[in-house]
Amino acid sequence: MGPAVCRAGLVAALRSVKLGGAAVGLVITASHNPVRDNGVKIVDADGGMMSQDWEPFADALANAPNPDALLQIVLQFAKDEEIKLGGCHSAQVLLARDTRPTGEYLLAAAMKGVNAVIGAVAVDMGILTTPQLHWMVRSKNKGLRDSEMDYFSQVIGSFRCLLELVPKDKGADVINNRLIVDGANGIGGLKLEEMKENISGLDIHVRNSGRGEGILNERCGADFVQKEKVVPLGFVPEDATFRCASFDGDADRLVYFRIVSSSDSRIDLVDGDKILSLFVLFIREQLDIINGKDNQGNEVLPTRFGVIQTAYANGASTDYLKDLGLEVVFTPTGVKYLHKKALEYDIGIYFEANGHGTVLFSDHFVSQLESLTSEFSSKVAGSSQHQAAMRLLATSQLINQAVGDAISGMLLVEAVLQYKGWSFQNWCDLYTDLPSRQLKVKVQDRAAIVTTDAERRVCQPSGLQELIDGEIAKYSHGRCFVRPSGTEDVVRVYAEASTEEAADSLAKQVAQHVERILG
Ligand SMILES: CC(=O)N[C@H]1[C@@H](OP(=O)(O)O)O[C@H](CO)[C@@H](O)[C@@H]1O
Ligand SMILES: [Mg+2]
Repeated sequence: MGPAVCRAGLVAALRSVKLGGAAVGLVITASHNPVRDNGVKIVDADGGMMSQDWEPFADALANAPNPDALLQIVLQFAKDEEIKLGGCHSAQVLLARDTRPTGEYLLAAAMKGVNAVIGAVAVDMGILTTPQLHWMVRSKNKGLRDSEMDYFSQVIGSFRCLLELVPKDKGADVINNRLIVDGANGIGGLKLEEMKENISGLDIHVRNSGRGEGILNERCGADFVQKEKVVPLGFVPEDATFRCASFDGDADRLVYFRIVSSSDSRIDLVDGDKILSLFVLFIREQLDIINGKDNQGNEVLPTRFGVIQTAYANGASTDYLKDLGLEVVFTPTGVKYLHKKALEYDIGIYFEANGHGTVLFSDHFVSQLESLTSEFSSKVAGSSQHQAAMRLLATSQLINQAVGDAISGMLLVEAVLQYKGWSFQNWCDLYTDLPSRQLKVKVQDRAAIVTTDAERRVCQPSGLQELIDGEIAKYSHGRCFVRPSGTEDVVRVYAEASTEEAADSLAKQVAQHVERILG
C-alpha cells in the first residue's frame, strides 16, 4: 500500500496547487473495515470528498506501471489542467491517520508523495477522526479557527447552547441523560473519552473506547451493529434498556441501539434513516416557528429544504418522510453523491441507512439566519421565533458541515431528544421498519452489472431486472435491488418485504439469479 498512498499524497499536493494553495486533506484510514486493512481518503478544499473530476487522474496514477509512466501521467495532467509545477505556487496538505498499526508508516509514505511536489508543505495533524480532519480543512480554507481544540470547543459549546434552548416544560425522562457509546475500539472512542467530562447534560459511558485490549471494528462498531443487529462486544448486561450509540472505526458513521434485555443479544436498532427523520422533524419545526406557520403570513425565512436518501433507505422511512409532505431525492450509494446533492439546498439533510450523513446549511441561508436572529433579538428577544432561530444557528455550528461526524451527530441527536422530551422508545416509534435482508454475491465480474435510477434498477445484463421484478411481485411490500459494491469485490443484494421470512426469501431468490447469470 505504501506506493499507492505515496501517489495519493502526490494527487493531494497537485490538487492544492490547482486550487491556488488552498489546504487539501489526506486521511489514512479504512473506516469500518478490519484492523489489518488500511486506506486513504482525500479531502477537498471545501472539506468534502475530493472532486469526482479528479478520480480518473487518481486512478491512472495508482495504476501507473512504473515511475516513468507515472511521471508522464503527472506531466500530461498538469498540462491539461494548467497546473504550474516547479514551485511557483505554494500548496499545503493536512495529513491525519486513525489508530491502525500500519497508519504511521503509510502517513510517512503520503508525506513523501506530498513533498515530491516542489512548494508543497505536508502538515502532520496527528491521530484524528476522519470528520475532524474534514472539519479542519474546511475551517482553514474559510479563514475560521481550525485546531482540534477549536473543534472541541465549537462542538461542545453549540451542544450546550442547544440544551439551554430546551423549553423548560419538556420533562426529560429519568434515563434520558445516561448514554452508552460503542467506540469501535477506534479513534472515536478515544476522542469521546477526552471530551466527555466537558459535555454538560449527558452522563456518557464509553465501551470499546480504544484504550483497552479490544480490536478495532471487531464485532463492534456502527457497521457491525447496523448489519448484524446484535449487541456489540464490550457491553454488559447492566447496559440493557439504556440508549446506546455506536461509531465506526474512523467515527464518520453513527447508529443508535438499545439492548432489548440483559438475557439475550437482540437489539432495537435506530439506523441512519431514523436519525435523518429525527433531524428533519426538529429542523422543520424550528422553521415553522420562525415562519409563524399558524398566522399564514409571508415566510420570513423561505427555505429550500432537501432530504436525500439512497436505495438502501428502508421503504418505511421514505414513506414516513413523504407523508410529512417532504420531497425525498435519491442518489447512488456513496457519501460523495449524497453530499453533492445536499449542497443544492438551503438546508440539505442526507443519511445512508448505515449511518453516514449530516445536515448542510448553505452560507447564504446561514447569513440570512444570522440577520434574522439579530433582528429577533432586538425586536422580540426571548420569543419563540427568536429561540427557534437561535436553535437553528446552534445546529449549524454543532453538526459537521464538511462530512458525516459520529460525535457531532450524536450530540445533535441528544439535544433534539431533550428538546422534544423524548425517550428512546418515542424515537423508535416514529415508524416501523420493513424487515430487510442484505446479501453479498461473489461473481466473475461485478462490473457486468450496470444500474440506473439511483441504483434501484438494473439495465445490464439484459433480462436480470425482469427476473428481479418477477420475484418482487411474489411478496407484499416487496422491494429488491442489486448493485456492484464500490468497496468490496461482490455484488450486493438488498431486499425488504412485509415479513422477515419474505425478505430473506426474496433476497435469496434474487441472489441465485445473480449467481446463475454472472457467477
Ligand atoms: C451497503 C453499504 O453499507 N455500502 C457502503 C459501502 O459501499 P459499497 O459500494 O456498498 O461497498 O461503503 C461506502 C463507504 O463507506 C458507504 O458509503 C456505503 O454506504
Ligand atoms: Mg467510516
